[in-house]
Amino acid sequence: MSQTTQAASASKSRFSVRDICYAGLFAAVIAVMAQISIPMPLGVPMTMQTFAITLAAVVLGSKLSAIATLVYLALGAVGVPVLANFSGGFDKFVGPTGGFLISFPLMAYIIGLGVEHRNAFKGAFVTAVVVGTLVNYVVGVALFVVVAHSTIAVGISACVLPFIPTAIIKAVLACAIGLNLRKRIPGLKA
Ligand SMILES: O=C(O)CCCC[C@@H]1SC[C@@H]2NC(=O)N[C@@H]21
Repeated sequence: MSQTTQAASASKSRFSVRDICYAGLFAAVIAVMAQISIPMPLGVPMTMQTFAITLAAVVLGSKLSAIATLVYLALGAVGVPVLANFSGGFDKFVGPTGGFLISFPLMAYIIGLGVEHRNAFKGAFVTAVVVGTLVNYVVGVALFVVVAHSTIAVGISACVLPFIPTAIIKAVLACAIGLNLRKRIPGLKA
């Protein structure tokens, strides 16, 4: 391949090697944070996954954080014990917490869009964090209700109510730390 062709294909490539390393690094961060997990009576554990996913989204932005999250889920799907409580395997995706898992990339993408367009209008960033988090909970409840053959009320009791206070704390912390990190990490737009 000539140098001109190589330069042209490099400039067309969406992600640099550095971007791919950041995505891998954040996939690892999510895997570690997933192990900070407290079992809950109705079967959905309290975990730090959403903290790590929000952090990844704020630091990396929409596309790269969605990729980091997809890499994390792919590892989990093939059986690497990166999901909550050192679990893994495809069956987790069709289990009671599968809805949370499958919505993680979309959650990351929405929050990442919010950080990229945070100056578009007042409240853009907060709106994206709220919408991304809501998507996570709506899909989480929906799959729980189907898999556990429960009512929506039981789904909300298992998947939403116990997590509201910590969800707010995790989101605020992840956004504060993430916005700070974003300014300091080379190659990321402040
Ligand atoms: O099995 C898994 O690895 C997924 C667990 C999902 C836990 C969800 S994520 C949103 C909500 N907040 C929590 O702390 N736990 C639940």
